[in-house]
Amino acid sequence: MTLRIEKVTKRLGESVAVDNLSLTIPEKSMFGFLGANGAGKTTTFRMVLGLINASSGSITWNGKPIGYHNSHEVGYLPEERGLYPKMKVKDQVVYLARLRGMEKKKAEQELIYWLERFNVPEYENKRVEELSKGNQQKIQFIAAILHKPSLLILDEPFSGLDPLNVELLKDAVRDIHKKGTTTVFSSHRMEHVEELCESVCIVHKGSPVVHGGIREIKRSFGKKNLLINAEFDLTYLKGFPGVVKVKERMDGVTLQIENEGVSQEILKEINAKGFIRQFSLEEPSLNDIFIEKVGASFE
Ligand SMILES: Nc1ncnc2c1ncn2[C@@H]1O[C@H](COP(=O)(O)OP(=O)(O)OP(=O)(O)O)[C@@H](O)[C@H]1O
Repeated sequence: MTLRIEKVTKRLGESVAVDNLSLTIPEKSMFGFLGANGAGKTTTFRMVLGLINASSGSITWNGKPIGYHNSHEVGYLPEERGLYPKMKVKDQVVYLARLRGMEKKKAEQELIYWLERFNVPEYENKRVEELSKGNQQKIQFIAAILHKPSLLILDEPFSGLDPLNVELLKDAVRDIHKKGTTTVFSSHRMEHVEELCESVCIVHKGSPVVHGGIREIKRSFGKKNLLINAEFDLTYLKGFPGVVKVKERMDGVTLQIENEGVSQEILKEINAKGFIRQFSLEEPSLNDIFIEKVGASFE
């Protein structure tokens, strides 16, 4: 049950949205698909789902392209939310679940479970247009997972949700993944990706620039972050050998350094200058890696 994307290219008009992309996403993994705006994530998802055709290359789930015969194995939360505004939540979600082969009674039971879990049991008989955007998103998430797909594709699942709802959705994604669902999601929020994913791919202009396990990616990046909080000014360390970047924080500075050895030299340098409240060496964040590899900052 592997998702295999092989040498896939998609031309859209004049531009190449996806450029010779190859990726293998193993069964039961939680995979983050990242990239700047316009990098080709949504286009890739749409090709995986068979909603649009690749210009060249092949995409298979469990050895077969996704189409009519196996679409019930897949759940998809699209980036553009697409529920019928006039339809009641229950009618809509149950209808979609039945299209994916679920029995009506079972779908109704599962819907009640999820509405309660998401703290919105009262929405069952409301029309979608009566719900806020964030709550519509929770309903659309329920619609994507109710039939228990074996492959779940979530395009920006956390965008537009308040912090409490982000946590609710993250827990749900984690639980669904633990039950054996291969989960692929895109997000611009690197902290969510670090928290949830084992592996990631960062695409830039349609091709991967980083691909692999998060731990290995961080290790091979080499550079580290050094967090210092002291009672004296530290910004002069900008020119210190081995310091790549200095970011000021309310409570000190974060230095991006070339390697661990540089932190020893910095400690020697500042040791006698005054009281040091914090001096800690950390792995680079996925955000640091993204910014360097893609050269863009986040929304
Ligand atoms: N229908 C279309 N016609 C022409 N070009 C398109 C079309 N749809 C997308 N593109 C182009 O394809 C590229 C990839 O777009 P895509 O929506 O896949 O990016 P994305 O990574 O999902 O971006 P975002 O993070 O902003 O959602 C972009 O350059 C975009 O302008």
